[in-house]
Amino acid sequence: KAKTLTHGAYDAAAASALKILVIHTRWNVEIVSALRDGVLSSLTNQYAIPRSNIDVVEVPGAFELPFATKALLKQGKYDAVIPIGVLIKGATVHFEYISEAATHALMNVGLESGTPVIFGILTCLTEEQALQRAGIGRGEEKGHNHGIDWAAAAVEMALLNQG
Ligand SMILES: O=c1[nH]c(NC[C@H](O)[C@H](O)[C@H](O)CO)c([N+](=O)[O-])c(=O)[nH]1
Repeated sequence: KAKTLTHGAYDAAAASALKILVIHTRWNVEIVSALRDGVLSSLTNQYAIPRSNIDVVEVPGAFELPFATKALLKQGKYDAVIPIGVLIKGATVHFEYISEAATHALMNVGLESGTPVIFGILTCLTEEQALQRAGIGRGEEKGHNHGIDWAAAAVEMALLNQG
């Protein structure tokens, strides 16, 4: 049984056979790209999931993530989905509405579909906060790429869902 820092013992062979869908937005693209790369490098390096087992799809913004997740899950070939988006309050006129709506909708798509949907939307008050949570902070402190944690959650929930 393999072990990682992010969760306990798990079946490494089953993990490396998982099919993962990553959906990311085009808003705040520098931050979203770093998060996507964190997810991909964690899935392929930490969990040895072949890059060919991972589909990556783009959507305009966070508001589109639930619809795209639901639509693509209908293909029925994924063990988990990681939607990625970034909402920055300072730069988003309807920050609360989009983040509230997208959060609840993503939760519901996961519950209704029976496929784990990870919450990969950063809702930050400032751009620096978002940069830090993508591991690309502009100051001395680069921060921690939350994409790594989202990949770990996707693997753990996909294996849990397989029973
Ligand atoms: O992903 C984001 N979408 C944003 N808006 C677009 C929205 O998600 C939809 O794509 C758009 O409203 C079209 O439906 C943002 N802002 O408004 O600032 C944002 O910060 N992040």
